[in-house]
Amino acid sequence: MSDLAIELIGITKRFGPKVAVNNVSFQVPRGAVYGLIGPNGAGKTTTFSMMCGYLYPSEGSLKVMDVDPTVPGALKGKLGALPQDAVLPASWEVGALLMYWARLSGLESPEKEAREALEQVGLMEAWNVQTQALSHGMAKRTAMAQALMGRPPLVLLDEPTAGLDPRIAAQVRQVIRDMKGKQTVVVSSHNLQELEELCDAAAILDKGLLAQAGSMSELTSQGAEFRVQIARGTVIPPELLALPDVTDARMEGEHVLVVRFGGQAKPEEVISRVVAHLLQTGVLILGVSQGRRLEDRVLQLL
Ligand SMILES: Nc1ncnc2c1ncn2[C@@H]1O[C@H](COP(=O)(O)OP(=O)(O)OP(=O)(O)O)[C@@H](O)[C@H]1O
Repeated sequence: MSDLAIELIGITKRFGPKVAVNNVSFQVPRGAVYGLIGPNGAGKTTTFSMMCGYLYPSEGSLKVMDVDPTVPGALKGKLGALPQDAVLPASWEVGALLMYWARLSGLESPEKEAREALEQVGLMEAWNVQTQALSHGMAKRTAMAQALMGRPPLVLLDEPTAGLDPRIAAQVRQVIRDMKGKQTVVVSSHNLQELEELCDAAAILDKGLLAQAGSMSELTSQGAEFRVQIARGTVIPPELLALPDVTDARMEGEHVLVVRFGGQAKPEEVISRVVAHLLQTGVLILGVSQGRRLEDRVLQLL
């Protein structure tokens, strides 16, 4: 069994003349929560659909849980998927619909699986509710329950928190956090703060091309830069450049000092040195944060 849950090598997907995904390669380790990031039309849903076997790549090689997803039935029992804008069939009660899906997936105890998954997404009260009577958020959670039933080793969630109120979105994030290490989860979202908090690693797509893929600490430069929020006093960046391991120091606006440092240096040592220097020169500090926000990196790339 490979250490990778998903491996894309040079994947391209064309719709006629439109190239939706263009020569994309990245790997998702088993047990990781992996983010798929990109603006509207970047190719996230197309990539998801190929991982699920709903769409076939035009070129390249794709392995999902050690199998070729284009082989019918190859992913049965291995994958749960929440498609974007999943539409539930009308006139079904939620419980009956989930049990039906559980039976289709070959799960041994359909009712138990359906109840457990509905409980996981906090929607037990909807067991007897007809699908057309569900609010948008309830329908989304029903579709997510379908993806979670049977605790498949790989779960693909296309915008699982879009349109959910903050309390329910937090609950869905907790469900994802709980799967970490036990199941592999790939999640797409436009909420970059959410992905930064949840994901071990991510791929950033733009206009079908891979802009960057890597661990969250690589994407946010955790080991290469930090920011100091200045309350009062004058920072003289060239003085900081004289400190060991500091490779760059500059002000970002009036109150934020950005310091970059060499690859081998220990972040805590460089941070302590810079802070000590600032305090000695009469600068007062409000806070220090390691790395940059994922949002800043994405905006820089796109
Ligand atoms: N079936 C299709 N036929 C033609 N073009 C398509 C098809 N599906 C997707 N596309 C195009 O491929 C590109 C990528 O679309 P995709 O839905 O994968 O983007 P996305 O990153 O999921 O966007 P969003 O964040 O808006 O959901 C877009 O330009 C889209 O118009």
